[in-house]
Amino acid sequence: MTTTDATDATDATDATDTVDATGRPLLDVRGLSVSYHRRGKGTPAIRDVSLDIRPGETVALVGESGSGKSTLGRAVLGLTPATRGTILFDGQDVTHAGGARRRELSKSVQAVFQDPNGSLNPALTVGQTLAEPLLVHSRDERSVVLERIREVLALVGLPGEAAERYPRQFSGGQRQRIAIARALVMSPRLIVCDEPVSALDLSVQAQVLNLFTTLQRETGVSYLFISHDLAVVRHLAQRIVVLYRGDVVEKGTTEEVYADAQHPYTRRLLAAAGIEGAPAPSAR
Ligand SMILES: Nc1ncnc2c1ncn2[C@@H]1O[C@H](COP(=O)(O)OP(=O)(O)OP(=O)(O)O)[C@@H](O)[C@H]1O
Repeated sequence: MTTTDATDATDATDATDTVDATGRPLLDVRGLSVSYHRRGKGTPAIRDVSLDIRPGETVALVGESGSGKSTLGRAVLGLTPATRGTILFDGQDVTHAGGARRRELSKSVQAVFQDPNGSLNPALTVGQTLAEPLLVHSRDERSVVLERIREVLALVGLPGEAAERYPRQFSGGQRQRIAIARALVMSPRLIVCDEPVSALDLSVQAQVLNLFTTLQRETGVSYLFISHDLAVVRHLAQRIVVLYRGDVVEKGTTEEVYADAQHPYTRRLLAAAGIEGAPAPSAR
């Protein structure tokens, strides 16, 4: 079925077959601004940002360092408070969700960051790391937990024995697979991926990007995929949102953006990524 999101006129041309039965986006960020306060003064990091992600869809958020990508990702994860605007998840306003509601949400919205070491405790075995969220959120029996651990390890292409080992016994790419397994263990509906391959060697990057695609096909998870590199998101994202100094300067389907970028900043990013056919960079 091909349909469009009737609630957001800006996306009316983005035909997709990934919309759920209600036609409602899974994540709907509307007019979001976030400011950081330093010495009593608020400095905006993102201004009036709107984007939506449908079930099973990948939306890439791209821009140079400091453009506000991580700030938006952290706001979606509830780690940084919004100054203005709303964040709807599955139709519910979660902008200022806290306490039990936030804990509930943390099952559905997970994150994978650039440095897998940040999400892996070196003192715990991989199995203990993967069991943690299951034990926090459910009272499953040990056998059910062990089975789920085996399942997610298989999903990310690691053998069951990996559960007995420690993070230091794995390569960087394997550690990122473990971090992805940890994000997957609660069967989330959305994963915020913040530069998840930037720290990996090029050959390993390709494998991990393929893994993200396979996992989406197998589980129907959506991704907000943050990257400074348009080459990385090309084969992964259905739609692209470009941030420049906290403002959205371009939005479109991946094909539109790669074939016919409208904003000079997007064209510069394309050229920086060595994308063939991108028009020469011009002044801002
Ligand atoms: N905790 C913070 N306190 C104050 N300012 C911050 C904080 N985090 C980010 N900023 C500022 O907000 C702006 C956006 O930063 P952000 O990290 O969101 O950008 P980014 O596009 O993700 O860049 P990078 O890829 O380098 O992380 C920058 O000017 C940054 O200095």
